Amino acid sequence: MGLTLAEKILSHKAGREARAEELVVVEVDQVMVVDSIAGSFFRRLEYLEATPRYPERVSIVIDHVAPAANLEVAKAQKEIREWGHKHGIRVFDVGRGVCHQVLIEEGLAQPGWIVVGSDSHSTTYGAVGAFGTGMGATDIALAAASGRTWLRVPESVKVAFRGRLPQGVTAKDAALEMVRLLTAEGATYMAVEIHLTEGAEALGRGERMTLANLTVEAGAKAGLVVPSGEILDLYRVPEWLYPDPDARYVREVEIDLSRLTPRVSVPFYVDNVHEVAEVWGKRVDQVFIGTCTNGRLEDLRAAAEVLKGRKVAPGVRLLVIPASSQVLEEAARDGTLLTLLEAGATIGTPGCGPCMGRHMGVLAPGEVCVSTSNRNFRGRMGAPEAEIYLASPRVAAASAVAGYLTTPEELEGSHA
Ligand SMILES: CC(C)[C@H](C(=O)O)[C@@H](O)C(=O)O
Ligand code: SF4
Repeated sequence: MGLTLAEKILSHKAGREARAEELVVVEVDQVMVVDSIAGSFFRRLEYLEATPRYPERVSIVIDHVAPAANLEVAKAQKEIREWGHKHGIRVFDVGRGVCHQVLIEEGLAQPGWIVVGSDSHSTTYGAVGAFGTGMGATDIALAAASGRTWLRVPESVKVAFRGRLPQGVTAKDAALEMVRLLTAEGATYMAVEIHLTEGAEALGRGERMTLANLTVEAGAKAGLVVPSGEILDLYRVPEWLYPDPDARYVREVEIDLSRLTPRVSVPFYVDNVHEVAEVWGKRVDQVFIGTCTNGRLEDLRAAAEVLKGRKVAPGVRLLVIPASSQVLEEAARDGTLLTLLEAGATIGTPGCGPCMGRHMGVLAPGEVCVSTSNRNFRGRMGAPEAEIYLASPRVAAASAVAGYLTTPEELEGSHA
């Protein structure tokens, strides 16, 4: 019986064949720590009387509340900078961007690597064929101190996307459809192994990041996209990395991209996914385009395409937070930013922005937000009585113009 991608990576690192359910101790290629968890991470290391074993394999990103929103956060971020300086640890400071986007841009996730992060969406690194997984502060501190971690080799669910996305349908719609089919707990502690075939290989790195990012919303330990297409041009992919044709999966799911329509995840559960048509007309107060799910240049461009020559509806706030400084720079250079500004968008510092409700863009009771992020839990962006609808940047942009949930195609229709 052949090996899955997760089994391949963990076997390679363990130096022996390791199959689902076995325990392995493996070297970690990169440890990622986010600002909100950094304090607990430092305290754990102090308790262990340890420092990072391989400083170059640790990165700290100040992204969740950046710039600092209050005195407490400012003190915590000061400690991050001082600690990083003292121990020779890379710190990506305010404005550099969302941790997952930054690590990918910096080449700190590579095919076949193991990347552990103090953030649940560390599954995103699977976009480039890395085993990325989120852990708590204690496990992260131990990984930094020892350079290793232990894992139970996960079982794998195979999700095969085939065909090409129709015009106006995006990787976000595909990702939401995947979570709907798997359900919120359907892949708990499993690796979601994503295969792209019959044209789906054309999905680029950013689109693969969106897919791998959402796997954790089905409970996945890791989300691994089998390297193909653009990834083969951008990375050196080791031959041993490919899953075997006779690998064993606990479940196999197929999604035909060519038949997909725009989707929206309806509060308060990510797997409560519907066609936009089913919730069309829902009044909107705020639209948020950004995050590790959909804050890349292609996402901003998709929004700008819809917003060009149009204005955000009166009374609606459109917040656009580029996922990284690189995205912001490129959007400034190619005119995307001006289109967004002319339409009435507010641009924020690259980072997580209002995704987690900790600062800027907090929702008041009764308010409705269309967001390109990955979570719509009750209270996620502020008031428990606020509602978050998750959608693609195109749908988000169209909804900002209309003032209610809609698609760019519907918007065209209403203008005709
Ligand atoms: C702050 C961080 C630990 C958290 C996570 O683990 O995902 C956040 O990024 C989120 O999206 O809810
Ligand atoms: S952008 Fe949102 S989902 Fe992504 S790491 Fe930040 S808070 Fe978490």
